[in-house]
Amino acid sequence: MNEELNALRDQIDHVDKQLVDLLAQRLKLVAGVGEVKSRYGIPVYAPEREAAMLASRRAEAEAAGIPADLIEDVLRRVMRESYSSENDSGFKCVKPELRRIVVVGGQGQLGRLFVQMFRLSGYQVDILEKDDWEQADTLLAGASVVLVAVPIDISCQIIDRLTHLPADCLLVDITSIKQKPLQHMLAAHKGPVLGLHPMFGPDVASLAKQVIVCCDGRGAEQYQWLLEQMQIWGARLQSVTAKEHDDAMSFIQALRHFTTYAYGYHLFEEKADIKCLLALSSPIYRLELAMVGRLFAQDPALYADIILSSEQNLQLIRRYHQRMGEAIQRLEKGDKQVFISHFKEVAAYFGDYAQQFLRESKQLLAQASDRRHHD
Ligand SMILES: NC(=O)C1=CN([C@@H]2O[C@H](COP(=O)(O)OP(=O)(O)OC[C@H]3O[C@@H](n4cnc5c(N)ncnc54)[C@H](O)[C@@H]3O)[C@@H](O)[C@H]2O)C=CC1
Ligand SMILES: O=C(O)C(=O)Cc1ccc(O)cc1
Repeated sequence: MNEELNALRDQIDHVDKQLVDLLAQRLKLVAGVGEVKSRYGIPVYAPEREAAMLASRRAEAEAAGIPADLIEDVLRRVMRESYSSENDSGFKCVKPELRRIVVVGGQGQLGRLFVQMFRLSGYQVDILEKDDWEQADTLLAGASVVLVAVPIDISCQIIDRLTHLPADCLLVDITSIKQKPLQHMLAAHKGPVLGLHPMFGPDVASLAKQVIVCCDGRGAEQYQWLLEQMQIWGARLQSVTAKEHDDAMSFIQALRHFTTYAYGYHLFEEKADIKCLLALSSPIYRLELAMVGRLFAQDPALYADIILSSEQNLQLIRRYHQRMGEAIQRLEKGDKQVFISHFKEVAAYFGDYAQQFLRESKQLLAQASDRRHHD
């Protein structure tokens, strides 16, 4: 029996080695694509090409009697690799005649990422860090773009100092909140102004498919090139007003991070044994622990600033707290039917999204358990 198994395993190893060779060939071709895209300024992420390619491979997989989802999973993972390797060939420079870009806070986590992306696109970038303000006048006088990437709690103060920029200079920030910094930018500078919020942390391997929220300040025609440049990096731009942004971020960031923090705090107070929880976890709980633990691996000041950035955030969190209390009261009545009918009301609010999220999470969980190690 062992011999039979070994023979089959040898054949599998042989096929897997061929897979390695095929992947090596594919990545080599992708490097060529990256080079051509960079020369012509074609965006890293091409949604139609991706969708068309996946549809063809799915059909071929089905014809070959293998699950269509299998080839889609494999190809998506391979494409992710390709996206990050496309960074290596640099990017087309949309506005080569630009003078200099100054990134204030350019040594920080997000600032550094933007400095790198601009340099990969052929721009001259200067960094203005906290001890560089003596040279600020000289640096800023020659700037075509000033991008503010300092901590949230000093963002507006720093913007207030940018009152002597060249008239045609583009003033941009990447602060996680948008209304206040945008108001300060419009007050400090008479030229073009744009508020950005990258919806990702510094650990992304590529900007392909990453969302960047854009809030118009003024002079859209003068920053159009930057939007184009970020699309070439593969980013998905979402244009909204600063208020729409901040309202959504109360949920996406303030409430989310607060509840994550509160959950971690609760585990700590309960002296929960993380090792044991991990060993016994269901896939969804493992993801939950990953999400919670991830927060505590990051900068507390960033999350404090995000949560504390508006009274509106605190009010939303208080209402959440209150609703938890109401939910507990319903539970304490011990009436299962009350819980079920309330649950159904909420389910109706989610509507078709509930099914969509079930499908999406199934994929995520399958991937998470592929990676599961012995704890
Ligand atoms: N870290 C993240 O995941 C994200 C951060 N952001 C935003 O990016 C901005 C920067 O955040 P991080 O990069 O995380 O912070 P960070 O603390 O890593 O970087 C901030 C940089 O600003 C510099 N700095 C401090 N005071 C300064 C001053 N007076 N003049 C010039 N530079 C000064 C610091 O030395 C540091 O290099 C924040 O507004 C944040 O909301 C946006 C999206 C994601
Ligand atoms: O990576 C994470 O966990 C984040 O939450 C990243 C992040 C942090 C701050 C932002 O304004 C936007 C994204």
